[in-house]
Amino acid sequence: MQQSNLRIARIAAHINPPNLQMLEEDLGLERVNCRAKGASSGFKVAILGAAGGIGQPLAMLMKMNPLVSLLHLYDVVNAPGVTADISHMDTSAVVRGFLGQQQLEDALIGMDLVIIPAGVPRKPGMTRDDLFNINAGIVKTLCEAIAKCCPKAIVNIISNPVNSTVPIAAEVFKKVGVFDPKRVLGVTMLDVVRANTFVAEIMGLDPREVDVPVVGGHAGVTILPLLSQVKPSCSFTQKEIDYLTDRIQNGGTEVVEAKAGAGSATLSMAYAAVKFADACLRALRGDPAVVHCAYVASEVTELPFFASKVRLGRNGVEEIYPLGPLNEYERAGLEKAKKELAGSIQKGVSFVKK
Ligand SMILES: NC(=O)C1=CN([C@@H]2O[C@H](COP(=O)(O)OP(=O)(O)OC[C@H]3O[C@@H](n4cnc5c(N)ncnc54)[C@H](O)[C@@H]3O)[C@@H](O)[C@H]2O)C=CC1
Ligand SMILES: O=C([O-])CC(=O)C(=O)O
Repeated sequence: MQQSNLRIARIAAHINPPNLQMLEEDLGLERVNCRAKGASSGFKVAILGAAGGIGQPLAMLMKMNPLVSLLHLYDVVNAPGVTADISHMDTSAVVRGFLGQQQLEDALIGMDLVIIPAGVPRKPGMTRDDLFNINAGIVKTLCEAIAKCCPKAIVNIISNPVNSTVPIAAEVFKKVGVFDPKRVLGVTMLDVVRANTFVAEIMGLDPREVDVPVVGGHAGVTILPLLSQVKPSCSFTQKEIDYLTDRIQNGGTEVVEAKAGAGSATLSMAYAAVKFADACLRALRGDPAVVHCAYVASEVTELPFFASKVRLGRNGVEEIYPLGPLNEYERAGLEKAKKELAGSIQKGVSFVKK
């Protein structure tokens, strides 16, 4: 095979598996074959929306994760370029790209973990709910394919509005009888990451040592930081509580405004998504005591979905922790959060049931 053809074949090999097989046949390379099968032990992870603002740094960070043996990058645009780029990193995960709806199923077959950052982001002046009309349909389509191709995969949903897209995913899975509430998780890790950072800032602590539980959901008042339960134990003035609660609830808007029309949080979100995905993979491996906040099907309140601390295990969510003792300020916040969440959940459910 001529050098230029070989180069083209290599690029094509990153786009879809049949071409990778062609490359193996043409070159007769045992080695290519081994790598293509994801021979190293580890987990198979797909990112849907991998060419986007979150998708690209998320893909890069997952390629660096030693727990990942095979990384599938799917998008409706630019997947081949991102895949070719990331595949040159000398880390062990094998990377394959998948472009467009006709390759979605190939992207999903055999996956252990599917991460979804597909969809449009906010511009200044918009709420997350303003994204519903576009993103609801995207998440529905992607989840229909997951239900068909890898119904046992753990699904991490990043696409906004998370308060509605997680119920959408659940309804899609229910419709075809494969809903497992342990396996569908809305990613609220960025709220925790922000809360840890902002608390550390005002208390003069190392953010890596701070743990703030953030419960409820992922939009405005539904984001409820439990500052009375911060570890290490901190005592805040009422002024500090007001400042921190407001900043944590509006952290996303702070970034949207600073980016002034160029999108919302991408880099901190990719960091948070990887922190969460890594926790899911460690739990799948059997590590004990993997506990994080996530937005899941829950009985912690009267609502069918709620974010709180969950223990992750080999099957996804193994245990959902109660909210713990709340002070009066937090109890009032909880009531506000539940009111808004109820509407967002119903909107998601109705979208699929209509
Ligand atoms: N859960 C959270 O804490 C956060 C959620 N987000 C949300 O994440 C989503 C993505 O944000 P960005 O990456 O900044 O947006 P972006 O526009 O930069 O990237 C989105 C990607 O999704 C792709 N896409 C669109 N339709 C698709 C489909 N049907 N299938 C597969 N891919 C598709 C686009 O081609 C694009 O590459 C937004 O909905 C945003 O609001 C953003 C930050 C934090
Ligand atoms: O604010 C947004 O639109 C994106 C997001 O969810 C966040 O940064 O928390």
